[in-house]
Amino acid sequence: MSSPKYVVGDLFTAPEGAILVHACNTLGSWGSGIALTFREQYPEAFVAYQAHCNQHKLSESLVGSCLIIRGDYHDVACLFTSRAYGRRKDRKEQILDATRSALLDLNAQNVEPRKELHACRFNSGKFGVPWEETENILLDLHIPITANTPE
Ligand SMILES: Nc1ncnc2c1ncn2[C@@H]1O[C@H](COP(=O)(O)OP(=O)(O)OC[C@H]2O[C@H](OP(=O)(O)O)[C@H](O)[C@@H]2O)[C@@H](O)[C@H]1O
Repeated sequence: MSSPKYVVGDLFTAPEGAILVHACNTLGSWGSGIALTFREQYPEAFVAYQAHCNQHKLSESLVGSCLIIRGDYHDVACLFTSRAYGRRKDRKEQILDATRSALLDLNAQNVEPRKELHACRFNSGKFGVPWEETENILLDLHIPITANTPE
């Protein structure tokens, strides 16, 4: 059984070739939290994420899916775990359902040669879901992932 491996430090120091995983809303905003750092570090990934959201605007197809954006050094995986953000974010149960489905989508897209997955403790900040509840889904799905805890 593969359980998340934990490392302390900045997610962006993950090795070259890794896929960096974080949680996103479907409205095309990386306005705060680690998403804002993604926007600053990988502005081209933000443009791709926003275009993808605009393309699927008002459809229900994004929530529970995963968009992998290829990059030169890191790829970025956007797990669409909530429709909206802030006070309009989805309820915890909806976020957890979408997380399960988005992780399955990520896993299905990460085919040979499989890349290493490195994540923040997604959902546990702005989305307000205790990390242990997201971690339980990772354990259940046996998805090998390295989770970064900030110092
Ligand atoms: N450099 C770093 N390395 C490693 N870990 C780092 C780190 N920086 C922060 N963390 C940790 O990363 C976890 C997630 O915490 P976050 O609050 O960011 O994300 P979340 O997944 O709960 O929520 C997503 C919504 O937040 C955004 O903001 P907007 O909606 O745009 O306003 C999005 O767009 C979504 O919608 C927390 O454990 C932080 O300690």
